[in-house]
This record gives sequence, C-alpha cells and structure tokens, in this order.
Amino acid sequence: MTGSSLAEKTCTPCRGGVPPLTPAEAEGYHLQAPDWSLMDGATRIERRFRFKDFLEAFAFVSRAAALAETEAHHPDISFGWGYAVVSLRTKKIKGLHENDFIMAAKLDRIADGTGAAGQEA
Ligand SMILES: C[C@H](O)[C@H](O)[C@H]1CNC2=NC(N)=NC(=O)C2=N1
Repeated sequence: MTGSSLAEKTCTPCRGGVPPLTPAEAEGYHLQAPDWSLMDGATRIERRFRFKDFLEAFAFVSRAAALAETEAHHPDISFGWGYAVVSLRTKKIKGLHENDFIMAAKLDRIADGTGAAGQEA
C-alpha cells in the first residue's frame, strides 16, 4: 500500500501536549529522509546542503522561508558561500514531530530544484 510520501503531506498545526517522537519512531521517519542526520538524541534533524555559490545558497534559503511560512513550521538555517545547514525540531514539544520530516522532504525537493551542486549529510 503506497502511503502518500512525506513531501506530499502538509504540516499539522503545532500544538503543545503532543509527545515528541520516540527515538524508534524518529528512526522510522528517518528512513524516508536518509540524507538527514538524527541529532541530540533524536530530538533534532540536520542536513548540510551544498550549492555552487552564495546566491544559490541564498535562493534556497529564500524558498525555504516561504515554505516555512506556508507550512507554519520553521527551520533554523545557517548559510554562506556554497552551503546551507538546516536544523529542524518542533520547539513547542522540544523534540521531533512528523512535521519536521515533512519539512525535510519538502526542503530536499527545493534543493534538487535549485540546482544544488550535491548534498552531504
Ligand atoms: C503559532 C505558530 O504556528 C507556532 O508557534 C509554530 C510556528 N513554527 C514552529 N516551528 C517549529 N519548528 N516549531 C514550533 O513549535 C513552531 N510553532
């Protein structure tokens, strides 16, 4: 049975009172976003994207910002010449939620579309 892929889903409103994913649950989602790394005891995911120059990196960050506003789910991003490092966690629950993996899958598609030079996790 083919469930809809993460990139086709949309983030649910960030409500408190929802438990964060367990490490095992996070591992399950991680299989669908293998280029990301589980960090800080599986409470955060991170990926470094490479781009050909500063403007390519900035274009990615700008599109990521628009996506975050659309999804009402916001990453932390640092970027510079030729790279952007994206970190995702659900601040309201101080851990990971499906929303973080949905955003990861959507950001992967944006990076592919901006001609990213290639990625390293
Ligand atoms: C009201 C607003 O939707 C919430 O504060 C959202 C905004 N974006 C968010 N982004 C992330 N990463 N975690 C949150 O808990 C979160 N909460």
